[in-house]
Amino acid sequence: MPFENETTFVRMQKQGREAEFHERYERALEDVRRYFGKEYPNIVVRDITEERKIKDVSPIDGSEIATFQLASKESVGEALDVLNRNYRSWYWKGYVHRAMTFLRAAEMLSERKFEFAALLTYENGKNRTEAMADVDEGIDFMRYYALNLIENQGFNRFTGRGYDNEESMSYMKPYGVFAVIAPFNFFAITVGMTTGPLITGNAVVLKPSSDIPLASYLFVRLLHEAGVPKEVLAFLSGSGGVVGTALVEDPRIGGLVFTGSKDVGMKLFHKISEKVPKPAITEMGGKDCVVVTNRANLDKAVQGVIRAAFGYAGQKCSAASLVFVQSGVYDRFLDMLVKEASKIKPDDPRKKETFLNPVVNRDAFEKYRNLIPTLQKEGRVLTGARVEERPGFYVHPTIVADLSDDAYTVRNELFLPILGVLKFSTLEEAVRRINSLDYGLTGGIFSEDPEEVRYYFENIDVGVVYANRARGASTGAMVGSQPFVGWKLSGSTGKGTGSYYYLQQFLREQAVTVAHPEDIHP
Ligand SMILES: NC(=O)c1ccc[n+]([C@@H]2O[C@H](COP(=O)([O-])OP(=O)(O)OC[C@H]3O[C@@H](n4cnc5c(N)ncnc54)[C@H](O)[C@@H]3O)[C@@H](O)[C@H]2O)c1
Ligand SMILES: N[C@@H](CCC=O)C(=O)O
Repeated sequence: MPFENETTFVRMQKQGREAEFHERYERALEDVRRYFGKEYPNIVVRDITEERKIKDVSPIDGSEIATFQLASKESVGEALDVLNRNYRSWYWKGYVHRAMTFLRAAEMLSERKFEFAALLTYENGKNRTEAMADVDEGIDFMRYYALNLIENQGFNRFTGRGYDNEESMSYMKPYGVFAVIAPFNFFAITVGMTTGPLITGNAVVLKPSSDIPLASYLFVRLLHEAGVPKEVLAFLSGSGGVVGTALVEDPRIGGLVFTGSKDVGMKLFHKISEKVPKPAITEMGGKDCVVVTNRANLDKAVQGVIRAAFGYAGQKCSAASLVFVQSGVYDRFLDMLVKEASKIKPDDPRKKETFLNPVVNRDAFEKYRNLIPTLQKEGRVLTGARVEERPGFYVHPTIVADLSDDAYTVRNELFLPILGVLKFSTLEEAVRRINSLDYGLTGGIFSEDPEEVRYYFENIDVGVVYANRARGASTGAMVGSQPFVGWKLSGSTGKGTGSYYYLQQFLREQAVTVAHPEDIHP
């Protein structure tokens, strides 16, 4: 079975079924309301109700969607006990069984994709095409990893005969229990990070983002229905500080897979190996730069930058955060860019025509508002830098030009719809300045000169790079084709998600040798 990306919207559009896409999504917007106004438990085999609660709030209008539990240290302890007792029997079911379980789960998610997409719109504010692309990516992760595991026979290999009477195997075995700590911005990341350790025979405690607990909870229930035993998959919603810290400090934890900001990621990375070395896959932030040279097709560049900077309100780790523009086209490109950006208004993501959604929560909204004086001080604000005074968290796309390399706006990940513009003279200089940033996640170049593109690819210290990509200058990696990997402060492993190498990180090698009587191999 060859791997194929789900790409729901594009497929339905090509098949002339765009109207059906919109109808089904709009029906789902109504249908998922049946989940609202309820309280959901934590799950450690049984359902657990905790003393303290958290609220799931919609960025669309600030309304409460549901109530979740704030997990206690006792629940963390209970989860680690149960999961440690059970992960071996899950591993010994074999890689084919585990892969088939996840292929089944992928089918189940595919059947319910409109429901999950609509839920994401309510929970993290994605518009319909972004929300569906996110669910599609989750389905892709499960299928890609299942096929990767089968194709590589669980990564087990016969390693030969060191001596004539010996036979050896290299087995790839699980570490035990992985803590999965997930971000708000991609449901697919929760899916991928949960699938990686489980499909390789580990157990998982999932600590979801408090901004998308409902989609995460329903996903865990879906996995249980698909055949992942409850004894190897626990769900603990709660505060990152409490649950995350309790998990990584516990000697019973086997490893960590985290996606989120670099401050939290680096802290957990150090913490988990304080006493014993343990695998820590930490995917972290980005400060993603796009280069526009004098040889660029400016129409393509404007489209690619706008989509990458303001798609999902700049809340993708791959979002174009800075654009470096060569002096010969600087003024013209800026005029074109600002003209396009000024047409974009933030609005309710449930509406068909909405491109720019609200930011995810009040903290993000306040962060944007508090940044406005800094933007005005550090550069020339060409558009935006204003918020909407209405329920929900609506802010305008912002472009700030003429920034210097040491500006706060340039050196820090903002994770908001704010794009900084810098001028450069030579491509060598632009690449050097980009390489001086702490992060190295994604990036792009617009140039019709193959030599310039070659120079950029050969010299840029960034994990995921694109040339002339109007559909997203630095965003929109497809599982399988574009492994998603951060260099430098953007990631701790140098291996990508949706990549051939991803699963091996959840496994440790065991060399197993049987010695036969000497005369069996004369
Ligand atoms: N490199 C990638 O592939 C990638 C992908 C998506 C997002 N990101 C990054 O994620 C960030 C945005 O996501 P976010 O706002 O959810 O990130 P975040 O760091 O605030 O939170 C991530 C997770 O960590 C938990 N957490 C928070 N504080 C904690 C603590 N002290 N101890 C343990 N856990 C804690 C949170 O509850 C959440 O589940 C951005 O920096 C973005 O660039 C990176
Ligand atoms: N994989 C996504 C980004 C994920 C992080 O937020 C992209 O390629 O745009």
